[in-house]
Amino acid sequence: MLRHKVCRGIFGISQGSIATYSPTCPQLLHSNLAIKSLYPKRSAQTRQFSHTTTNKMTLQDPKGDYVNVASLRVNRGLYQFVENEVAPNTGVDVAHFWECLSNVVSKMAPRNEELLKKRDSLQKQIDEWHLARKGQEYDAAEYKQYLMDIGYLLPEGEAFKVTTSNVDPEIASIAGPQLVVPINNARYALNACNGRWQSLFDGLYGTNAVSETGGAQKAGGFNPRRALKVFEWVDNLLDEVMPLADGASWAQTKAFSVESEKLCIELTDGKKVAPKEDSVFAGYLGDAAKPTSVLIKNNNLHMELKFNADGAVGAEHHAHINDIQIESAITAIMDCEDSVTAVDAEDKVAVYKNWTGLMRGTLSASFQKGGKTLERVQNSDRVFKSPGGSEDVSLKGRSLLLVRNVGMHMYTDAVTTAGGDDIPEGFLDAFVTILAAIHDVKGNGKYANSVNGSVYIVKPKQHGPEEVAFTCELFTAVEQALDLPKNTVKIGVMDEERRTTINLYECIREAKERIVFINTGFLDRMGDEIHTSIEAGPVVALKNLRKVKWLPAYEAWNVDCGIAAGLVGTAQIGKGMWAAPDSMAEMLEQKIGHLKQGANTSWVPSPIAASLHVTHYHRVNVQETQEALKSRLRAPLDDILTPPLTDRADLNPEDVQKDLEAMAQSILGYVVRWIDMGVGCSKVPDIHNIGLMEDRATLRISSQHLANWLHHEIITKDQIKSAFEKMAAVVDEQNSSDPAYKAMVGTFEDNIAFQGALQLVFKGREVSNGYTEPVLHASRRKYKATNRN
Ligand SMILES: CC(=O)SCCNC(=O)CCNC(=O)[C@H](O)C(C)(C)COP(=O)(O)OP(=O)(O)OC[C@H]1O[C@@H](n2cnc3c(N)ncnc32)[C@H](O)[C@@H]1OP(=O)(O)O
Ligand SMILES: O=CC(=O)O
Ligand SMILES: [Mg+2]
Repeated sequence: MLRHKVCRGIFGISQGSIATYSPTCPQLLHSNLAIKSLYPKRSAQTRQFSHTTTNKMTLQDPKGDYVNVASLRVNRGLYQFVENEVAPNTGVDVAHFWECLSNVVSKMAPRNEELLKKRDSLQKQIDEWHLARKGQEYDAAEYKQYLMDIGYLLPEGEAFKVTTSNVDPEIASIAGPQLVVPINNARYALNACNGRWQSLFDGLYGTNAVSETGGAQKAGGFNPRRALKVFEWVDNLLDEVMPLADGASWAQTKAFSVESEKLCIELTDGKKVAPKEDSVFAGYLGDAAKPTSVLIKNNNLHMELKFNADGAVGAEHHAHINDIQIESAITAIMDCEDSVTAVDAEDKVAVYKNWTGLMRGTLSASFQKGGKTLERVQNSDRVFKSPGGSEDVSLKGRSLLLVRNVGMHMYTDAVTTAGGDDIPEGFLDAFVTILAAIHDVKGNGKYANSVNGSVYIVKPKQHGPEEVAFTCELFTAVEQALDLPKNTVKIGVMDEERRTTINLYECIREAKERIVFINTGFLDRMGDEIHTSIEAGPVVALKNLRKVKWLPAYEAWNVDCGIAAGLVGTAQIGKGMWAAPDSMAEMLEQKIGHLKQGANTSWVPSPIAASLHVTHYHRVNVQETQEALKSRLRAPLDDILTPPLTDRADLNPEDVQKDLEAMAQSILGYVVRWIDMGVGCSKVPDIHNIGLMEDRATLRISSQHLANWLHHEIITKDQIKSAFEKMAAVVDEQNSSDPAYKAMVGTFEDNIAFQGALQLVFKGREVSNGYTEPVLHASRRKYKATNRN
């Protein structure tokens, strides 16, 4: 095995990249361009791999084969993929496509670099301000003035409203869950697309949403007692959100029929009632006298009650409802960013392949489950009879798909300039993902994604209005190149960097013709918060991380800016991820808060979570909430600007050690799978064995947290190393049943993942904005290079 044999500098694919991380060259580290320089010109070393999976690498072309086209060098595998799988039937000539990308690179790449340099320069000035005031009381007014003076906090212009057009109803008028999925996993991506409809019974039965007390345990086959609890839960929900006339309860229902275009419900005592509101009844299937399905509707969201007295579940239900299919993931984000590992051309092709497959309706995934081979494809639409029985009611069977491109700080060698420089990866993402979406825009695909002919791109990690304007300029350039009408491409702006938050209204203005969402990506935002104020002092302990002043103010401010800019009725005001995929009871209790705060969508990690979270949108009328918030004063900026710091005396060593170990464990649990297996989003059991979703954003928080404590000498380097070694054993144990997993214990010095995890902390202060990609990408590339066989 070749593993661990290459150079000792843990990041090096080549000597060039080791130099980038040399501790003797810290100025290189604290540069957004460090990510770019991690990918040195390596035309002689670049390898092209097969595209079968991200984990299996077949060396196809040891010379690192590029096609020279326009003024670019395009990885041959990528070139062929675009030519053979993306471009056909789009009306776009391949040579023209690369020519246009080449022009955009020549014209816009220098500004991409300038914008990154500006991030570094502002950070440097903030660092200097804090250093100059070491030991002094924090002066909020002086700080704010300084941020204005250096152009970090910008003045706001006149009031305006967004004018985005051709927005699909899933975004403009249906409030509901937004699912996020790593696009490079076809099985999950298809599942997310089909997550539009889910079984509510399964969601409740299979999770902790319904307690196991009173003999209602999950284990050991179908449990009728548990089923009764599920029915009770659903009856209570329906009583609340779609009440029946005459004070009747859904718990009393016995049989359903359709009479004179209305739903007629027979109760257990023989009485007949209808829903209180006629509009609840939306359609049915089967005979009017004894439908097989009844479609009900509330707050623009549907549920299909499916009857079968002979079904295992239906036999137990008081009205023989065998299942309830609930409209769940109204939109889904296909993620090319923080939940995937895509470190080279091979990985990028895998990412683009799945998105193209979804846009063409050809994606399929075959996998083993429950001893069977299953084949998953996109679902068709659902068709019902109208209440009168004479017409069809057709409902989308799939979530509206958005695609998250990478941020501006990423560079790729999948395409380089003629001189061998890596190009901004976001440029490539925009060109390829939009080209693929033309299949949908032109109606070539098997299914319609956007019925209004829009392409939805989520842009992460932008810092302030200038960068948003830059992205919009990029989208305009792609539209022109691909002959798409102006503003076909819509933008979702992640509000996840501090400079975007505090200038959010101006960010929205820059995108006012194409914006379709703002979303509080509070995980990245927390990482950026810690990094930005690293010189100000030690950050609070873990238990207080969410109790800090800036966080609720940021959440409220985002809603306030969105409402003020006229997003209501046009775009989403979204809230962040529920990062505990197995804790559904807790999610049901807490995530309704997002709607009450004025959000019309919020992120969920799985289709099951979507099926439960959607019940919140049945309970809360978001339009009314947003209307009521229109008159509120904007949340205080001073609170948002307050750094999340604590007195070092408040950090007692025992608690610090516990936090250190908890963070070491989550970092290692995530990083080892990222580097060794190419898994970009993992469920990692925390110290209490609760599975938590970890992605690059949660990694950014933990690594920045520890980097801050190291910098302020709350913990030492040795202490960190010991904690990581101790926790490596825990992580090894947690993964011991996975045959593909390689243990870290016993290999610390040479283990790329282990060393990478440590460097995320040790270099956390220097790396621009606390991003994790430089270390992750270099480590993964090194792992791939050393484990190729
Ligand atoms: C800060 C941010 O940027 S957040 C955005 C990035 N994060 C994400 O995208 C989170 C996406 N979620 C996930 O990747 C996963 O849910 C994880 C990694 C958290 C957990 O994955 P697992 O441990 O495999 O989940 P688990 O075993 O509980 O469930 C697997 C089943 O759920 C499905 N599933 C889980 N997550 C998703 C998802 N996001 N989309 C679609 N299906 C999903 C799988 O398809 C699988 O079902 P199948 O066997 O029928 O195919
Ligand atoms: O992208 C989401 C986040 O929270 O970060
Ligand atoms: Mg993020």
